[in-house]
Amino acid sequence: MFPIQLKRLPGNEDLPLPRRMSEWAAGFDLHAAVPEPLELTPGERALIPTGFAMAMPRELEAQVRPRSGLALKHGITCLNTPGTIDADYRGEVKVLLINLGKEPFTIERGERIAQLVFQRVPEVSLSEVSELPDTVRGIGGFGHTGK
Ligand SMILES: O=c1ccn([C@H]2C[C@H](O)[C@@H](COP(=O)(O)OP(=O)(O)OP(=O)(O)O)O2)c(=O)[nH]1
Ligand SMILES: [Mg+2]
Repeated sequence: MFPIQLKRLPGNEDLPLPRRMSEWAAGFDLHAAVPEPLELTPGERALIPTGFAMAMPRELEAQVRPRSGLALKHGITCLNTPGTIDADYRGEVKVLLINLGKEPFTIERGERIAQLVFQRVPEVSLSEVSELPDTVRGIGGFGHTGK
């Protein structure tokens, strides 16, 4: 069990902190900390505050992922999905939403706009080499196996 510290930012006492909406949900829903309703016109994007900052163990990252319901019903998604929250980031968690739908969409204060999913980040070491180990695939990619 990894400890995650959440710090509510001033002026957001009315908002829930990220929470699971079912017992085994992978995602903790994020609430919009917009001071007033914010309209996103079709094609428009906006960086939405969530009203909290966090600290987690260095072996973790948190991914900011879209909510499928908002995407299906309104075309609202995260532009940079999945967003990456680094373990050493202490700023406010924010959500970069874009309206890919055909209608304007209004984000209300407190609305659940995205979800946080925690992941373990493997420790790696990068090194430069002159030759890579051979594989059957080789350099084939981008659909080289057919449609
Ligand atoms: O959806 C997101 C993505 C990022 N961040 C914050 C946390 C993350 O640790 C930081 C930097 O994100 P990223 O590394 O994706 O952006 P960058 O363009 O590389 O910025 P930087 O140079 O600050 O790393 O911004 C968010 O709050 N929400
Ligand atoms: Mg970065």
